Amino acid sequence: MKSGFIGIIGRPNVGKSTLLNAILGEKISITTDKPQTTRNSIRGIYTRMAETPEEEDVQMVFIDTPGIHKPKNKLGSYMTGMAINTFKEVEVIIFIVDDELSAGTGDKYILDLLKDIDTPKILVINKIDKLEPEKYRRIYEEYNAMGIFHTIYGAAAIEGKNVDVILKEIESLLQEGPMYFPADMVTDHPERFIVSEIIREKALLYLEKEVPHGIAVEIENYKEEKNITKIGAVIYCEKKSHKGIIIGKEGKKLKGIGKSSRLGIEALLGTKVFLELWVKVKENWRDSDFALSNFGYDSRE
Ligand SMILES: Nc1nc2c(ncn2[C@@H]2O[C@H](COP(=O)(O)OP(=O)(O)OP(=O)(O)O)[C@@H](O)[C@H]2O)c(=O)[nH]1
Repeated sequence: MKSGFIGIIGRPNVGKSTLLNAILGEKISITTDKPQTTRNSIRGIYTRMAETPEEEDVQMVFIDTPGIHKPKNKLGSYMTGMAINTFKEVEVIIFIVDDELSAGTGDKYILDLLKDIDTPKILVINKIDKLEPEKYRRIYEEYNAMGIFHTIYGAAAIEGKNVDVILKEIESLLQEGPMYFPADMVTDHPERFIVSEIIREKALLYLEKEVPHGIAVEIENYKEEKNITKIGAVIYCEKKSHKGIIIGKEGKKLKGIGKSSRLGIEALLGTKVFLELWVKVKENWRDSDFALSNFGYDSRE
């Protein structure tokens, strides 16, 4: 299947939510209920399972980064820095505008940041339903001249206009990838799932093939505070001897897993992260409902 992360960026009120709703439509499985928080968040997940042999399964995880604006203080610079890291890690960036740069809207600042990021960028000129054609042309030419956008589309998100072509374009920019979320996942905390996947991935990297039956990760607590997200997670393994391997000599291995997980999670969430990890033995976790429902594993694993 094809999958990936898509960063959505644009000034307040340009129509980010409207575009996302149009994309997700009835497929919407996840939205966060926190308006204008200063952190990056997963706004929605679009999953389409192939209906014909020619089609491929697709999963797009949309992330927005409201923290990206001209920083007025240290925290602002920090947030912008995190947003930039996020943009380097996503597969596609969608930048939404609804006016000319000369209107002095602040888009220039975002553009300057985007210029240095290699991730493919799609520009969406939204609200074409109320833009004079002449003005649309000026916006288009102004941005086109910069030569940093993979493609530029006009759209009227509110009417769903051109949303299908934008989706196709995103799909064409995605690579083969895993299913990050179960297709029918319904949860208010998609971040938890992704966080557990990051820890699992880092642990497996550190462990190479030392723990033959793999591990499972469960997020035990997840608390968002002002500038930090506190996460406690348990790494489950099947045997007592595996526990020792995961912890490592003087706890070194677990420390390494913790550190690299924390960095990955910080880049995803755009906040500082305090991560606590425990290792527990749980025999036959692979057969339990707990594993299946918590981790979205399918029978092929
Ligand atoms: N005419 C027109 N209005 C639109 C269109 N898309 C969005 N809007 C309107 O623009 C306003 C802002 O849209 P939102 O989707 O909330 O914008 P946003 O970028 O998510 O805003 P923030 O959440 O503040 O960052 C709303 O009143 C929308 O109805 C469009 O294609 N045409």
